[in-house]
Amino acid sequence: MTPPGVPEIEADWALFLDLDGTLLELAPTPDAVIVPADLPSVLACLSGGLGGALAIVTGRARETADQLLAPFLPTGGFGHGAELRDAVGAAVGDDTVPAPPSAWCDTLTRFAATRDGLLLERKPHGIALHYRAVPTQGEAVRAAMQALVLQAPNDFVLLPAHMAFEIRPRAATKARPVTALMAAPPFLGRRPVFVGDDVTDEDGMAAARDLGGLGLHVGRDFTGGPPQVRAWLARAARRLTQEQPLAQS
Ligand SMILES: O=P(O)(O)OC[C@H]1O[C@H](O[C@H]2O[C@H](CO)[C@@H](O)[C@H](O)[C@H]2O)[C@H](O)[C@@H](O)[C@@H]1O
Repeated sequence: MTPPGVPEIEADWALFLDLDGTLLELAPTPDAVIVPADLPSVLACLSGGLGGALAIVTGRARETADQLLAPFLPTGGFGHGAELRDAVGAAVGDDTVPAPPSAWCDTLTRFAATRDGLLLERKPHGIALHYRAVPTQGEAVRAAMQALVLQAPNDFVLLPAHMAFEIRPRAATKARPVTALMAAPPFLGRRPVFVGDDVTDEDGMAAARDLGGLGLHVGRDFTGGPPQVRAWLARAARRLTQEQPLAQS
């Protein structure tokens, strides 16, 4: 069932979908997420029904998102918007966004090595330090990462995440892929709808609303969490592909 207040997906929408916490249930570690076997084909089918206007917008590195969703190769924004892939499959403008200094990774690697249960995740344009296994370390993680960000506050920000803190470039937000993709076909002229669950997704939702669209929240709107989002997408994939006019012979 579609939850009250959530519209059915329309053929003239452009869909922007967060990954962790929206399409996938949260797991104890980043590698432990379970991707339902039919999710890549549902996304591919729905993308077809939307004329290709479906994007994944995630904090995951592009390479990781590709591995998780294979064989579906997503258009979208990765690394919280630091890495983009356009609708023809080309990487766009990654070199305009800085990467954290490697010395910061070294510092955080040493910091994590002295505390059991912390997990460091390096990405092309960011660093995540996960404390899900040791919640009592959250404040220490925040302080260690904040001290690094304060060395270059114009270039980087500290992002609170689910049982993690992340350093990301200030220029990379989830609004970036929304505005970039909406400027060109097949997204141009459609109604943008962003679905997400986390603080970082609020930028994407705001960008979609600014362009006349919608921001839908997993928790407030989709109270049933990722399974409810996936069921909504699967129903639309079936409906929109059945509604496609037959090609003229
Ligand atoms: O933008 P998203 O697609 O929501 O990605 C946000 C971050 O998700 C991952 O971390 C989170 O999910 C993990 C798996 O469920 C969980 O173990 C972790 O505690 C969460 O913080 C990912 O590892 C990050 O790189 C993403 O930025």
